[in-house]
Amino acid sequence: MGVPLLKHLQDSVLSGVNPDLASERLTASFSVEKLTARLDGGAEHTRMRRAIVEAIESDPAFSRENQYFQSQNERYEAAVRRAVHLQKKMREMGWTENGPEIKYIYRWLSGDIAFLLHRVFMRSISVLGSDKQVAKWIPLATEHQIIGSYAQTELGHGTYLQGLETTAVFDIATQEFLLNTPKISAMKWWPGDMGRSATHTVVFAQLYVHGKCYGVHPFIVQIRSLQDHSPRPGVTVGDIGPKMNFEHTDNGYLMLQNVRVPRENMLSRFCEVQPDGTYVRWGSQKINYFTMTTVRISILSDEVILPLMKACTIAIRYSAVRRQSKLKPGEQEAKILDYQTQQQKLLPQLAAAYAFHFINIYLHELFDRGYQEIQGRNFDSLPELHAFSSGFKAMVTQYCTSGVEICLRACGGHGYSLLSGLPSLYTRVLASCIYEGENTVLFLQTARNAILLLITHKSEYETSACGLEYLSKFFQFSRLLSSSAAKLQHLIQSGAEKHEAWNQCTVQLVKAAQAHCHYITVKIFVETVEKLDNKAGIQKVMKHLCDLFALHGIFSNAGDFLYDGYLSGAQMDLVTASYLDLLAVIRMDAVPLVDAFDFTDKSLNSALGSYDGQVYQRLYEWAQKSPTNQQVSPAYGKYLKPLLQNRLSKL
Ligand SMILES: CCCCCCC/C=C/C(=O)SCCNC(=O)CCNC(=O)[C@H](O)C(C)(C)COP(=O)(O)OP(=O)(O)OC[C@H]1O[C@@H](n2cnc3c(N)ncnc32)[C@H](O)[C@@H]1OP(=O)(O)O
Ligand SMILES: Cc1cc2nc3c(=O)[nH]c(=O)nc-3n(C[C@H](O)[C@H](O)[C@H](O)COP(=O)(O)OP(=O)(O)OC[C@H]3O[C@@H](n4cnc5c(N)ncnc54)[C@H](O)[C@@H]3O)c2cc1C
Repeated sequence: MGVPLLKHLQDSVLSGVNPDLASERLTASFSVEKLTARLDGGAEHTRMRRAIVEAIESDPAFSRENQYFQSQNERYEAAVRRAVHLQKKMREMGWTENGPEIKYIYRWLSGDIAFLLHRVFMRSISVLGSDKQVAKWIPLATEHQIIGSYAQTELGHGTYLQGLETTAVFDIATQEFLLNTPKISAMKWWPGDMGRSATHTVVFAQLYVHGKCYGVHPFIVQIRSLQDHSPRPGVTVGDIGPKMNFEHTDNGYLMLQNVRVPRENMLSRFCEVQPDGTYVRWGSQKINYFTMTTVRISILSDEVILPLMKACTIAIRYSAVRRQSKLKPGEQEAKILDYQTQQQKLLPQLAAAYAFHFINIYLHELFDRGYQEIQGRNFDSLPELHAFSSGFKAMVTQYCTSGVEICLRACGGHGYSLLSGLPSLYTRVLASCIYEGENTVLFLQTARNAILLLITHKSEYETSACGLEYLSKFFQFSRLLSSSAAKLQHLIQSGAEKHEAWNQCTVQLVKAAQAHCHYITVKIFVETVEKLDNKAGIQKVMKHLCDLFALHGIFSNAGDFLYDGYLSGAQMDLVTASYLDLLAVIRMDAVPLVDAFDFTDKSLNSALGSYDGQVYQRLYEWAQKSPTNQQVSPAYGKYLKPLLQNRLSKL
């Protein structure tokens, strides 16, 4: 080790950094600061992000210090307090809802602030509301003069939207809609911010005019008084109770009994009921599902990819300071990061975190192009937007959830402690596999789109951005899809009804959709890496991660690639050898690669993942803060003391 490196190590250790972690930062093959800037989109963005993080973290109102010891009610109250304080902070700092700062604010606060569904409420109005409705409701919501929610899911239906039972009947005499949840299964159940916070909500209900059903449409409904927050007449509303996580959000239930709203309250950018009861629609009726499409893309960054980045940071830093067992007899216990199995657990998750960061940029670019067309009432891209948003939401949430769990389990017992931060990340990201569309049904939407194109051989799809232009090239997807299509057609030609034939192909179709999305992710990652400049060693280390992500996909699905000889056994041996060799190479950059995510200790909120690696001291210090260590347990006086004294008397 040269003198400068030795001095850097000494300085780090003197500043309190665990020497096992400090030494990992001496050999980075790239500039961490420059990679951070690349992830942020430039050094100026990094500066702004850091300034906003500093402004938030220096404000005690946003502290998460005792979060792991709080009850559901305490977590909810803290989340509301932060949301209300944020409005004051934004005014003080000159930050605005549409300003460049907002994404950094919610990136830091995500998972700990209330009114996330208030933002989805606003998005629904912005996307589906007429200009007049936007002008009326968005200012009220922006100023928090009303608090919104998004009420679509019912006790009896979440996936099958055509089966929703809430009704909205047009009353031509009063120019109103009469809303009802006619039976218990029609009760709205799950809407976030509804349990205790919301004053208004967008209710999705089956529209009836002159006795005819026009399908599911969105209606703005006031559910609580703006004077005393009491439920409005005909409204029964409350909280659905404890959940696996999401204590920062009060998911609620809602029953409606003859609740009347003005005709103007049906969101009518793309469809409306005129005063004489005439129903008019521009474009697909499925446009009323468009909020979900936008949220499926918008949640990926802060609600899904960020938890994986944080979990990788915690688990890799911990693996650099945790020494356990002897790798080489006679030497000190090894860092667990030096075990090949630990590398094979963690480094593919790190590669995925980088891959999804870049695919997220690509998805937003695709989505923005399609959304502009739709705003101009050109609905041609709607099916493709739906197909790719469904598939990628399902794939990224599934992969990140699995990845966070692997990181948790790779930290042994300390990973299971809430103080590690990993259980909260896991139970939070797990929800993303369910909300905004349960993953299986969304994969099937992607597969359905592909099958329709395959069967109709639509050539124009060959060239589309997320289309099937590689179908003839990309093996795994094309084989799975082609065999499913062939099976589908064979079953139908053999007399099976279409729905039954479809059902019998769905397992393979889900696999095909997963392969399709995985391939696109590899493709985008490769194209992104090719465009990187190699100043500061960034392109080289990103190439390693890209290769590892691709090889991990083949290594983990070897059967599909060996199937019908796409890869020979000898070639699979080469894949395995390259894959394992890469683990050892990337291991040397593992800590600098997570340092580049640039999480502060406060944003990680983890006793295992802090920058200084002083894990044991922090675990013990944080455990002392537990209320259970602040008082004699009541159980002693009531139960233990009598028990022990009873036993004592018999000794
Ligand atoms: C900051 C935010 C923090 C996040 C916190 C969490 C917030 C969570 C909120 C929620 O969970 S809100 C509720 C979310 N619910 C869902 O996502 C419901 C999932 N189900 C569906 O989307 C649909 O039911 C379905 C699974 C897609 C099936 O659709 P449908 O019931 O209509 O039947 P199909 O016959 O399959 O489809 C008919 C037709 O419509 C097309 N289509 C379906 N959905 C869309 C869409 N979103 N956009 C455009 N087109 C759509 C579908 O492709 C079919 O088209 P054709 O093939 O008939 O042309
Ligand atoms: C944390 C959280 C927050 C939420 N927030 C909101 C909110 O703010 N607003 C709101 O409206 N909703 C919200 N939801 C509800 C969420 O959108 C639904 O739970 C989700 O859409 C799944 O529907 P479901 O619960 O009815 O599950 P189901 O659809 O009953 O799914 C159960 C199982 O059935 C399978 N299945 C269902 N249909 C099919 C099919 N056609 N083919 C094959 N398999 C099928 C599924 O794959 C799954 O395995 C939230 C949920 C959670 C967990």
